Order: sequence, then structure tokens, then C-alpha cells
Amino acid sequence: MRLLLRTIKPYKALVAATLAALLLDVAGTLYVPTMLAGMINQGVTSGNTDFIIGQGLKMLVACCCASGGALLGNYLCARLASYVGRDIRNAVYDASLTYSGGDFEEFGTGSMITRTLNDVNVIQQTVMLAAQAMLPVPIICVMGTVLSFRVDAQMGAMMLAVVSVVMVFAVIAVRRAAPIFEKMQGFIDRMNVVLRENIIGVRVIRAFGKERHEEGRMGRVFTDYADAAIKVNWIFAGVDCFSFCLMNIAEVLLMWLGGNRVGAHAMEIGNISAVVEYAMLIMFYIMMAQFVALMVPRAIVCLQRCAEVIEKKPSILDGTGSAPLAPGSNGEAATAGEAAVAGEVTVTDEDGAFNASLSDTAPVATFDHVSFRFPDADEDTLHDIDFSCRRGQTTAIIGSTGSGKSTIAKMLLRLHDVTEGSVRFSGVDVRSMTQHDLRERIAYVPQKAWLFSGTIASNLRDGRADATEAEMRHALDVAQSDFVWGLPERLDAPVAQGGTNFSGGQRQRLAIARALMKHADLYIFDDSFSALDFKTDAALRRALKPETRNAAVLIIAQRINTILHADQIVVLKDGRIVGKGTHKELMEGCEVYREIAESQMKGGE
Ligand SMILES: Nc1ncnc2c1ncn2[C@@H]1O[C@H](COP(=O)(O)OP(=O)(O)OP(=O)(O)O)[C@@H](O)[C@H]1O
Repeated sequence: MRLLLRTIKPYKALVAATLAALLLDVAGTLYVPTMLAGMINQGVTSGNTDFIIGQGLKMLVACCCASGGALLGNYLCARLASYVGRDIRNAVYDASLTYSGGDFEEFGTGSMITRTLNDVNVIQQTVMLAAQAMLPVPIICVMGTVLSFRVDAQMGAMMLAVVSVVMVFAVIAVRRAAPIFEKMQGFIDRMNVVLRENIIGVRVIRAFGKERHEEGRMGRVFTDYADAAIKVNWIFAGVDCFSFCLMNIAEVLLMWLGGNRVGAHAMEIGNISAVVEYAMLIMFYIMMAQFVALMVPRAIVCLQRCAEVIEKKPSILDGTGSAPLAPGSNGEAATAGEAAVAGEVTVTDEDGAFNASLSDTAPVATFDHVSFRFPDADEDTLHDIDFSCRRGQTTAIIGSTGSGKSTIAKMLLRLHDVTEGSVRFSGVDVRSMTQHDLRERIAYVPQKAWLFSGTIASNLRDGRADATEAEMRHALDVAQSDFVWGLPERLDAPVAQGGTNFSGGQRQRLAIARALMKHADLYIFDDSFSALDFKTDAALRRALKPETRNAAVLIIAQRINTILHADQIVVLKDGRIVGKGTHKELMEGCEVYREIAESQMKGGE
């Protein structure tokens, strides 16, 4: 609830205007039966046509005011609800952007989507309906009851009794439905997870003939949700039936009592219609509020779920420092001519002041005795990792599956923080830099080349927003993406979500071109050449050399061919470095490396 109040706070004026409009609606609605009673009592019984017309006109004005109030109130409610929905959705999304990989996994992708879309929708709808249907209820109950007592105390008492029964019934129904609604939100999470898995993994499901099994899994999830929804609908239907039944009973009772009172000359005949109208109005509003009240527990659950995301403290927080800049780095155009290719280069900080002096082989990224453990793991994934990626040099990491290669890349990007030791960027601990500053200076090609829906050009501009066409062409040429020139739309060729309309190798090359758009201090290629044939792999690495000579390059690979000429090769086994050196040195002194090399050269496993 704190989240809702916090979100509504900036819209105080809108809330006040909404309340005023709804009040006008209620006042107009309640005024009509009072005038009707007067019309019958004084006009109809005495045949005073002028009075009847006068009252009729007043009733028309009251109706117009009530309708205007209702119209304006509903419009303002919808506006308020959409602002609340928008602000909570933005807050959830903004919070999720600050999360590390581990933070995100705590919720899971399916749940994050449900929270951002479905949960916020439920909150938005409930805010709108609650403002429309629940806010007027206390006003109409109090005013209606007071007016009924003013007409006739006995009639007022009977109306109060009937209204009390309806209210008690409404509270019972809401309390029974609330836990079912809570469960339903969990079922929506599960449906999201299973659906995502089925849609993304549809080819695997077909390839393994698992359609029946998956159908069963989906069926169970859908059935759970449907069962819960049916239970809630039963309650709704019961509430509906009972409330209408009560309304009719109330009308009969009030008519009966009113008739007796009129017969006993204790009350005028027009007052019967006024009290019946008040009772009907009150019960109608309670019924409407009751349906909305059934949604409130669900909305509260949704609010809690959104608040969990918004209020979660990210495990990776920004530092305040920044690492020294090298000429041509951090967004400045770095041409081969600009690059200092030999000896010492002087680096300056953002104010242009002298900062440090880095040689062309100065470490850009350093792992200083780093150990790392995933939050949910029992043991370290990386143990005592110690190496540097130097400017102007290519460092390669090789190792068996699961040895921790990608984890090293993610630690450089600060998607995870070290458990022990430190990762330094240009000599500065990455924990004391802002994440934005750090990532601005790294170009990363992930293991799974992911492209965004749009065009080839829009994807390349993700690397650098102001890239010219010539720069994009150059990056594509370096990345050996000649296939782009064979497409009818060339740079404007459409890209499907994830880049699924391109082959694995094409996707990898486009992802490499996107990374090259950025003039970075460190280029990380995480198994980014694996889908390329040997010839393209070699041509690409040759073309990359002059592009990256003012930067450090880190290549993670499974194929020896890809890393053969690296200045330094780091061999990983079970998260530990078991060898470090050039290909030649490792062939002589590192058994693990030799085994990998020999198995690939023989074409073995
Ligand atoms: N989010 C995670 N939570 C827990 N353990 C993880 C997580 N991600 C990876 N691991 C574990 O960390 C280890 C290293 O994973 P990593 O992806 O770095 O290996 P890799 O060497 O890049 O493997 P591959 O060559 O298959 O890509 C693996 O044993 C993996 O199971």
C-alpha cells in the first residue's frame, strides 16, 4: 500500500478533482428521489401541474449535474489510474535495469514479465474501479440513510437493517475470494514461465518429439488457473444472485411497511418511492463496490510483488570514480593514425588533466587473485584468477565447458562482483567506477549473439547512436558481413526479435559489427567465432587487428585455431588457471592445453 500512496502522492490535485466530481454525481443522484417524493406528495395528490412541471425541471437539472459528475469522475478516475499504472511500470522496469544477473535470477524472467505487465494492469484497473465504485459508497450510505430517517424513522431503520445484511454478505464473499485471487497470481507466473519455455524452445520440443509431454505440462498449468478462476466465478455468481434477491426482498418489505405507514396516516405516499429509491441506490452501489472489493486483495498482492522489485537493493552498486582515459577511447574516434602505437602514451582524465602514463601494453583489465562464487552455489566457480589484458595485445581464454570462461567476461562487465580479490580497469577497481562508465569502455560480443527487432542499421546504432553509414559499412566489412550487401534492403534489412531471421554465423558477425561500432578500451569476444567457418574466422581476426590495435582484446574460444596467435593464452580448468603463455610456451609446458590442441589437430574429441 505504501507503494500506491507514494505513487498517488504527486497527483493530489487530480484525486481532489475526482472526489469532487464523484460527490456531485452522488448528490445529484440522491436529490432526485427527494424531489420525486415532493412531486407526488404536493403535486400529484393535489393535481398541481405547475408544481409538477417545476419539480420536473429541477429533477432534470439534478440529473444533468449527476451525469456530468459521473462522466467527469469516470474520466478523471481513468486518468489517475493510467498515471499510477505508468509510474509503477516505469519504477519496476527502472529497478530491473539496476539488477545484477543474480538479482534478476532471484525473481526469474517469467515472474518479472508478469510483474511488469499483468500485475501493474491489475493495479491500474483496481485503482480505476475502486475510485469509481468504492469511493462514493460511504457517502451514499451515510447520506441515503440520513435522508431515509428524515422521511420516516421506521422506514429508515428497515433500510438500515437490509443494507447491513448486504454489507455483511459482501465482506464474507470478499474474504473467501481473496486467497483464491492470491493463488491466481502465482498461476499466472507459472503460465508465463511454461509458455516462454515452449515458445522459445519450440524447435527443440519438436526435434525431441516432446509435444505430448509439453502439452500435458501446459495443460496442467492452464487447468490450475482455470480451476481457481472457476471458484472465483462461483463466488461472483453467488454474490450476484444473492444481492439481486436481497434487493427485491428489500423492495417488497419497504413497500409493505410503507403501505402500512401510509394507511395509518403516519407517512405521505410519495415518501415510499423516495425510501425505496434510496435503498435501491445504496444496495446497487454496495453491489458494485463488492465486485471491486473482490479485486482488491489481488491488487494488494500485485502491489507487494511490484514493491519487492522496486525496493530490492541491487547487489551491485555504482562507485563514484572513473578510470583514466586513453586517447581515442570512450567514444572518441580512434583511427589508426590517432593511436599511439609505440612507446608511452599519456592519458588524461575527463578534465583533461594529466593522470597517468600507460604504455601501449599497459594493462586495461586486470584480474588480481580473483575468486568468485554464485550466490546459490556451494563452492567457488573461479579460484585465484590472476592475469591482465594489455593494450595492443590479444589475450585468449581457453578451457573445457563450464570451466568459467564466460563468468570471467561477465565479471569484467561487472554483471557479477568478486568474492575475493579485485578486478581492475585501467588500474581502478571496477567496484569504485560507475557501471555506465565501465561498460561504455567495453565492447562485448556475448556468447549468444542477440539482435534486437528492427533493422541492421538500428542494431549497429546500438553500438553507437550517431554512427554514419560509412562507419556502419566499415564495421560490417571488418566483421566479414558481406551477406548484408546481397539483401535487397541492405542496411535497412529487417531483423526479427533475437535475430532469428539470420543464421547463427550471420548473427555472430552482425553482433561483432555492432561491438566494433563502439570505440572501446577493451573488446570481449565470448565464443563469438564459433559459428564461423575456418576461412571466415581467420579473415575476421586479420581484419580486426588494425581496428583494435589501440585497445586490449579478450577472446574466449573453444577452438585452438582462433587463439593460436594470441599474445597470451590463459588455460582454465574447473575455474582455475592451469597455464598462461603463448601457444608455443603452452604446448611445451601445459598438459591441459596440449591435450586440447592435440585432440583438435587430430580431429578427435
Ligand atoms: N547463474 C548461475 N548460477 C549458478 N551457477 C552458474 C551460473 N552461471 C554459470 N554457473 C556455473 O558456473 C560455471 C562456469 O560457467 P561459465 O558459463 O562461465 O562456463 P564456460 O566456461 O563459459 O562454459 P561454456 O564453454 O560451456 O560456455 C558452470 O559450472 C556453471 O554451471
